[in-house]
Amino acid sequence: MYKVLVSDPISDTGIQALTDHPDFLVEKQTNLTPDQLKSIIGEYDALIVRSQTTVTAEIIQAADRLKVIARAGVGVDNIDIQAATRKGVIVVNAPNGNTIAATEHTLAMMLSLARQIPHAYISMTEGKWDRKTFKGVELFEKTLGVIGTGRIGTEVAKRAKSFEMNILAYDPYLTEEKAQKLGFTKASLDEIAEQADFITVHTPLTKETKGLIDANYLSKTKPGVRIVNCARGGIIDEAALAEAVKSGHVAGAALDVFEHEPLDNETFRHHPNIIVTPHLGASTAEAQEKVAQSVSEEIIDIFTSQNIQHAINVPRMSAEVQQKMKPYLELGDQIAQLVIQLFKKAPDKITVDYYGDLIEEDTGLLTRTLIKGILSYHLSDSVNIINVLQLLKEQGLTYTVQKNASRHGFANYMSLTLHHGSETATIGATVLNGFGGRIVNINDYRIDLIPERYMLSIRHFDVPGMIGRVGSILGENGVNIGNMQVGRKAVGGEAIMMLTVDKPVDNQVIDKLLTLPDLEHVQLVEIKDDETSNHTEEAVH
Ligand SMILES: NC(=O)C1=CN([C@@H]2O[C@H](COP(=O)(O)OP(=O)(O)OC[C@H]3O[C@@H](n4cnc5c(N)ncnc54)[C@H](O)[C@@H]3O)[C@@H](O)[C@H]2O)C=CC1
Ligand SMILES: O=C(O)C(=O)COP(=O)(O)O
Repeated sequence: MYKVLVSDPISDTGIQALTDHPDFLVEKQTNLTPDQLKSIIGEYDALIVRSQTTVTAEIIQAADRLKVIARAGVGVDNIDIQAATRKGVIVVNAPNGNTIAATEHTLAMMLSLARQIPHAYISMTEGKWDRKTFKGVELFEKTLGVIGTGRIGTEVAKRAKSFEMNILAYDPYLTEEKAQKLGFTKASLDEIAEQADFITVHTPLTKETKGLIDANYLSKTKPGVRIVNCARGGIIDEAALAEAVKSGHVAGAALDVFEHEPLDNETFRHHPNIIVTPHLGASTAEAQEKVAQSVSEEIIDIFTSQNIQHAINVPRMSAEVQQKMKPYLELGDQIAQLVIQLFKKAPDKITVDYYGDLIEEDTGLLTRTLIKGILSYHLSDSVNIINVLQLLKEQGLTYTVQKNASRHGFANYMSLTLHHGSETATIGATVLNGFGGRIVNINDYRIDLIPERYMLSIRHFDVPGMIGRVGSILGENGVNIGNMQVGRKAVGGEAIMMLTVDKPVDNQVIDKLLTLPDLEHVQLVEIKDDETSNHTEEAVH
């Protein structure tokens, strides 16, 4: 039974799939203090939040069972993603469910600002009939600057066009083609400042967007501009905005989100040209049901079928690609475990090479799987595909990935090399269509081996009778050989023998093998088929 904690208010109908599921126990505890959350989080496998709960590194550190933090909404700036990644916790969000709600709220705010509807309403509640104070402006033929044309920014701009507004759009990822297709004009931030009558921001809050609209930017805006923020508090510098509204340079601002929530800025609450709502962008019945449904399905998928749809800290793969990559992920895990055991030393560098068909594929997850197989030899269970690159960095190791146009003699080929100073160990492997994974190269010895759980690696000289003598010793000691492969570079020279065996081989048997003349080295290798490597195979799509 997996325990799920819901720490912010979410839709009961939306999470029904989770509450009705026999494998999950859902507990709702809202309004927890950070200390309360920290003291109970250790009991839970998954945590569902909205924007109210701040999931700090300290809370994540205390979350020993936690596998998933699910954000029933878009913004994940209330979650310490780095800490989650380090701890191996998957962070997912529900990016599509509240787009329309936030879009419509933005337009409602823009119209309310243009026509001062909230203030007119307040004056009516005070018994007045004031038709002079509340003269507004029209949106018709005005210029709207949209900063951030992702899901919400795009939908806002599309609807603003129906008011016959001119759209100036800025987003580092906005292409000329998309702008043209949607009837927007691609513009720089400065062009928006110079020309826009209304500016609306729709970016996430990041290091880059914090204070994007600051005193300097505001000083460049057109006098009389109106500004809307239904994205995140902090994208607009609140003190600078308050100053600019006070001076009259900015005619008005409509804000749904704030640097500190709940809002503690009295100027914003009471200024005649500023309208505020308490972070209501996503608060529609429809959006709340959709985001709750999305995170519920995601959590069920992660725990039951290991599919992840909207992970923030795991590489994404479509279901189709995931299916296609499955044999490579399995083989990658096996060769990584093999190479680290053969190398024995801690590597200071890892090189991954992909050839043939693999260069066309998204190999991000495969690379993580290879590195995980290496790191888990020393770090065991603490490493998974989510935290692997971070742990690698913390260990001071570097890795390089090369995609090579040649085929290396196979339709697809991957090679993994560990370096320690000038010493190296390399394993090369391929997936044969319909026949599964094969190890085809160990330190430049050509072989053809189906990896198995227990394998014996033997280094010897290529002399007559060696195979028979090794076989006899193993047979006399009850060790059944599944497969035997010999690789040599030159007749009579050094050679390797790789054997798959049905069970672990005792040290006494290994000592007996070592008494054979011309036999240099024997090593038993175990490839673990652990839960995390299974997870790796299917984790992402
Ligand atoms: N008020 C509310 O209740 C709600 C607020 N939001 C917030 O709205 C914002 C937008 O959400 P979505 O459109 O769903 O996200 P999205 O990820 O689809 O779009 C964000 C866009 O911002 C762009 N961007 C990133 N850095 C930028 C920069 N420096 N300058 C210009 N553009 C930049 C990205 O390229 C992307 O296109 C997020 O901050 C989200 O948290 C979302 C839903 C409800
Ligand atoms: O989805 C988002 O980014 C939001 O800001 C919505 O926040 P909420 O879920 O209403 O606390």
